[in-house]
Amino acid sequence: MLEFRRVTKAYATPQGPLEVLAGVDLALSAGESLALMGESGSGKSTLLHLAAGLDLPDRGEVLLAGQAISSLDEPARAGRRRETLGLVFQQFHLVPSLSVLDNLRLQARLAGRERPDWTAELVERLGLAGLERRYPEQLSGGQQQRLAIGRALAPRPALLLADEPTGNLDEATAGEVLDLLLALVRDTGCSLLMVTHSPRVAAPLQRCLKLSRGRLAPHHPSERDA
Ligand SMILES: Nc1ncnc2c1ncn2[C@@H]1O[C@H](COP(=O)(O)OP(=O)(O)OP(=O)(O)O)[C@@H](O)[C@H]1O
Repeated sequence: MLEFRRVTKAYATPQGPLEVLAGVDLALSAGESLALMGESGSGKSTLLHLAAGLDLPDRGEVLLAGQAISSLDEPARAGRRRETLGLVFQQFHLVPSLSVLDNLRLQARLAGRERPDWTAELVERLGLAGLERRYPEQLSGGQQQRLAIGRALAPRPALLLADEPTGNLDEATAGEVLDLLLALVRDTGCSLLMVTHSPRVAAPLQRCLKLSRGRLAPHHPSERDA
């Protein structure tokens, strides 16, 4: 579903190039869930942006659903993103001028893959029934993130990329939102790559890798990570 082959990435800084990924290999299969941990600044968001084709590697290849997105131009990468990916970030990135229902439909419409029965099921499962005509600012933080998750999953993407999706929520709400996200991922059969600092968030996922000094290694999430 997602593959990194010897991916390197460095940023130019006033002190010279900062190497963030130093030949990263990664393979995520269809339906697999993977947590990506690592110290602040270790390059987790960089890796996620490369996976989404939002940024390009300096060397190596990123393959999404078997296709090397890193060798496509931006319009082609954007098309591939729409067809294959859902994205959820710590900030919800909802469209303030659109209603709850229109936010929920947005990605599916852009991808030409709106399914009214699935949209209706999402409204119920996200706990947004009765709130469809509200605007994002009229929702709680947990409701906004549930909406962002629903928007990402409405087109039934093959892969969900999530960057600290519960990082902005209090502990109880974070737990509920995470349970919902995992249940929807399981039921839709999509693959999941989730960046998190939290061992509790990483624990229910099938696999965990830690990024350190530009490389990935298998990791067992534990309270020592917190
Ligand atoms: N556009 C950029 N230009 C220069 N340096 C950058 C740029 N983006 C990120 N960096 C640096 O690259 C390193 C990795 O950043 P990244 O955001 O990927 O880390 P992270 O593991 O996601 O961090 P956090 O957990 O704090 O969000 C950091 O040292 C950061 O300062």
